[in-house]
Amino acid sequence: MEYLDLSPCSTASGTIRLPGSKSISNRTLLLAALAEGSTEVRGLLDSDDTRRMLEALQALGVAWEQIAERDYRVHGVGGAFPVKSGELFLGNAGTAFRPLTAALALMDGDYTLKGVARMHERPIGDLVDALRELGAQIDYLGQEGYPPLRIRPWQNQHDATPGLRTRVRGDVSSQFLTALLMALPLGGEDARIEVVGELISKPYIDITLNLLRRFGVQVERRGWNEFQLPGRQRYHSPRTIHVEGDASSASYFLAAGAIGGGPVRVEGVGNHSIQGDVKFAETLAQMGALIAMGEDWIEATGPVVAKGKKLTAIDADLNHIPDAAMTIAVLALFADGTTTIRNVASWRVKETDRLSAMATELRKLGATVDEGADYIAITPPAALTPNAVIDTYDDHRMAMCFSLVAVGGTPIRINDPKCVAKTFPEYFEVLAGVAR
Ligand SMILES: O=C(O)C1=C[C@@H](OP(=O)(O)O)[C@@H](O)[C@H](O)C1
Ligand SMILES: C=C(OP(=O)(O)O)C(=O)O
Repeated sequence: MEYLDLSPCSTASGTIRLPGSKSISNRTLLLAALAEGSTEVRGLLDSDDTRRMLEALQALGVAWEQIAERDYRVHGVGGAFPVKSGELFLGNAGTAFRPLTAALALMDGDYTLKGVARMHERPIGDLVDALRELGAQIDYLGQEGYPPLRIRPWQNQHDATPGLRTRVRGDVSSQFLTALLMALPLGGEDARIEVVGELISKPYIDITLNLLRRFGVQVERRGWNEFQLPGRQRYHSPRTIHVEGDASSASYFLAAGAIGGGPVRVEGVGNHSIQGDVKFAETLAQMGALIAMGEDWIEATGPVVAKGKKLTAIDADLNHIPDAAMTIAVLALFADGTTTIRNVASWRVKETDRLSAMATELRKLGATVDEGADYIAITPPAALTPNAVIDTYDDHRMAMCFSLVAVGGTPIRINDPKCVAKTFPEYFEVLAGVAR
């Protein structure tokens, strides 16, 4: 097993430029591929998840080229992929698997969609059910409700009731609704989606609606339970899209500033961001950090916890920032009491069972952890256990957030550090630039 030993740091300060947002990158690539005309995508994230999307689009006959280090030109196919059959490997990229499933299900080809072993344990049944209501022909090739999938040509019924009507559950992953919203213009008719159950991770739907709008697709939202798309909409290339920096990736550096004195400034996201994870900064402020924010940057300053200073423990519902909430779980080690993170049941079906993984690894540092069905409560020990060996479960966020233990002054070993490649291949080098 490869590992990385991180030495204790005494301070963290400096400025970093963030890699592109995963959520915006993969949505933009798919919408640009489906659009009429070509789109220049500037600042695309270069990581496993975006590679899987780029490869899949290429396999489907979409032409794209890299025009600069982070800039791509995607030649849209105007709503129908030229390649009508094939097998796509989508790794563990939820933002590739779910939206491509919906788009391909409303086309006339025959496709097999696979991923890594963990992707085959991540639920997709709610999305498949919603697509089947529209006449999609989807078969499970393994376990019912999970990838891999076989998708055959859409049989749009055009029955008595005109228009496309479907329902989708919103309480397992918001990516199912995102996938439907992005694919439904392919149907050509007016469409309505009813969301059943409480929708989780709502800010990701805002990202979807924002990008659809930029590609010329209007969606009417009634609360969070009903979404309507007028008929005969097409995806029109906006010519250029600038991908913001990744707000979830920003959380590790802002956290470093909050426990290592700071200031640490991240560039690429700010108060103009369309990503919900910028709200991480508010939670960090509740824990005692000082936050400053501009249009395109955020800066965090805080106590040097290595010198015995503490953050403020919080009890918070973090359903709106499920990814950055993992960073809060590790910051809880530096707080003055028990920190409780609520309403994060979705952690169980992500890259790993994150509630269980988080509890197991925090205990290795001496924390007392109460792991519930949808919450985690963390009480730090008097002193963190040095040189804990942290397993990362092939979960990039486990590796990234536990590196903060070293920023807080305690040496730590991170097993399989390369798993950060899912969203941030150069993470540890960038961290070394600010944490000393
Ligand atoms: O739509 C998106 O880009 C994402 C939605 C969230 O997933 P859930 O909706 O499953 O919580 C988030 O955790 C994931 O990293 C990205
Ligand atoms: C949940 C995540 O990824 P995915 O897009 O694969 O769902 C994540 O990046 O934390």
